[in-house]
Amino acid sequence: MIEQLVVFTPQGQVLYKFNPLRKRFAEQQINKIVCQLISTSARKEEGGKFPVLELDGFACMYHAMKQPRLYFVVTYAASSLELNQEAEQVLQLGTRLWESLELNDKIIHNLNGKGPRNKHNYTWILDDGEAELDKFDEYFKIKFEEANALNSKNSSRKAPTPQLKAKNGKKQLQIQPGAKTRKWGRDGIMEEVSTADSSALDFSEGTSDSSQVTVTDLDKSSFGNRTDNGEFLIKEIDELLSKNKSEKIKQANSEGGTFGFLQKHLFGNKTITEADLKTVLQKLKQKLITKNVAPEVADYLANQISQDLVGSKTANWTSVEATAKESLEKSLTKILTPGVSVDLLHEIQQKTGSKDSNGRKNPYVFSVVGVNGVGKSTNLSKLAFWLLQNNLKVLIVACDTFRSGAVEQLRVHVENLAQLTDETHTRGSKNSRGKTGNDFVELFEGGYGGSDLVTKIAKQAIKYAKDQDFDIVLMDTAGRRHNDPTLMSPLKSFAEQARPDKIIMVGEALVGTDSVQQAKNFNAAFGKERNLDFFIISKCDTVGEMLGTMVNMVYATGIPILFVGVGQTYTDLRTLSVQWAVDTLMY
Ligand SMILES: Nc1nc2c(ncn2[C@@H]2O[C@H](COP(=O)(O)OP(=O)(O)OP(=O)(O)O)[C@@H](O)[C@H]2O)c(=O)[nH]1
Repeated sequence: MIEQLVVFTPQGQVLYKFNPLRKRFAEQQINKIVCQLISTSARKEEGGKFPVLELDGFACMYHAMKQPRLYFVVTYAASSLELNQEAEQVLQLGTRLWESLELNDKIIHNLNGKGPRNKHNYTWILDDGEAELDKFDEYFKIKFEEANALNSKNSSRKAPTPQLKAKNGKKQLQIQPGAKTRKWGRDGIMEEVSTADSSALDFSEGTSDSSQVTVTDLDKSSFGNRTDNGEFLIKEIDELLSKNKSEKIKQANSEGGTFGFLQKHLFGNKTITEADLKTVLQKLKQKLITKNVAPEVADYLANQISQDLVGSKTANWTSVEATAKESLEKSLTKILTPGVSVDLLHEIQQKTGSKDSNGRKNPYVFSVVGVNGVGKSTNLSKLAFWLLQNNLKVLIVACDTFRSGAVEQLRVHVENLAQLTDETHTRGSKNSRGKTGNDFVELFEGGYGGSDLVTKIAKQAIKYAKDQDFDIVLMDTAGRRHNDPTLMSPLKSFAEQARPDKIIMVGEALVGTDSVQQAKNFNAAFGKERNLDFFIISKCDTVGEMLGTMVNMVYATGIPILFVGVGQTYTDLRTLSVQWAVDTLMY
């Protein structure tokens, strides 16, 4: 889809901008175009075709109007047949509509100095044309929506129809008795073992089979909402884990809450010193630690509070408590708020909108990493379910070639997802390419083996995804202990070879203190050039208010949280509400 339409003067004065994706207006893009068009002479429109410019990371098509001199520019991810056609339609629509509204007459009138002047002797180019411009905006949007609806009707494939009730309930994974299974040896080489000893080698011991995710009673309305432009967005985590929050706040306030002890420990109208705060901060740290915040993170937060309070007067209790609360709230919010706003659907659209040198779509590649048993495959499948709701074609790749049963488990997830997106899908049947899944979601598998096989499968999968026109590649990887260098070292070459667009670490909310080191080690595992991109914090439904793990992981790395897992079904994924997390930790 095109990203913006902008109309500006040769002096760079923007008269109109329209952004169908409802994103922030990309000033930088426009500045680049303005510079480029103003500094070089506009290319001719040959054969009625608008010229296209390829700029750093995006493309634009433009029309240079002669009288008055104005530029009409449409920007989009990259030049492709489809997007160029769309841009052309939009430019035609825009210029024709503009001309039909006599906006140009008004502009020429003002440019000729005939319009009223302000006290600086300046005439606003659109003076007396504002109502016309509003009309242009209104009509243009209506026409754009119409054209868009028509285009998608003509070109879209049949959207997957999610089926909320599957025929089967839970699935059971079975490994044949006596079958050979595999383990990841200390030297990083795969070894074969018999099923008799395999349980000791199964890293996910103690966790249930993730493919047992129930496919019944999926509540899609709680999962997300569809926007006006058709995107399916996952909902924010809400009161799910703290239904009676207002009750709790009331109770916390009556008891003095986490900070009640401040009132007991600070007396008199004196300036607070570090010594005064010692016991208070000790108690505060203990409180935070009971909420799963790691000691080093609790120390940091206590220091922040200390910095805010030392030197302030204790004359007014409320203000001391308020300062402390404010300080903690501020620090927690700062830690949890992502530094960059990320719109994955837009990023995906940009990448898949660009083509490689052979004209094939570039699929958007995710890989999911983490310690064993934290919910990698389950949350990868939840991601897949979300992406399928957005009509994206998903290839799920079994890159856990180590743990026995991992491929089979993923196969069950793919079967579940295929059923959920197409009610006519028969479990176990192959799709038109002879693979597990259906036309929208498919499994790419290459059996079991060592790290070389992992990178081989990853590369083959990306090539296959390109050949078969997939939008998304989701790579599951083997669970590994973060403090075992032998297990961690293959991650670097995996990332170098597979070059995923996003590496997501799944960390479970239950972990607590160790989460700091887990996050640091995984973040460092890909070498100096590459970091993790996001966390998914799984099993948030199991920890109540003990949400410290998410603070720990983000504090340790600065990597933002993409989603939080809140259960075992495919719809149990939410975006993080920072306010909610801070409230839950504070009260
Ligand atoms: N309650 C709850 N359970 C979850 C969540 N996410 C995953 N699980 C469960 O956690 C267990 C382990 O999940 P898997 O997806 O197999 O974990 P994994 O990390 O892929 O495991 P390995 O491949 O063995 O490393 C399964 O029983 C899942 O259903 C969640 O958000 N909440």
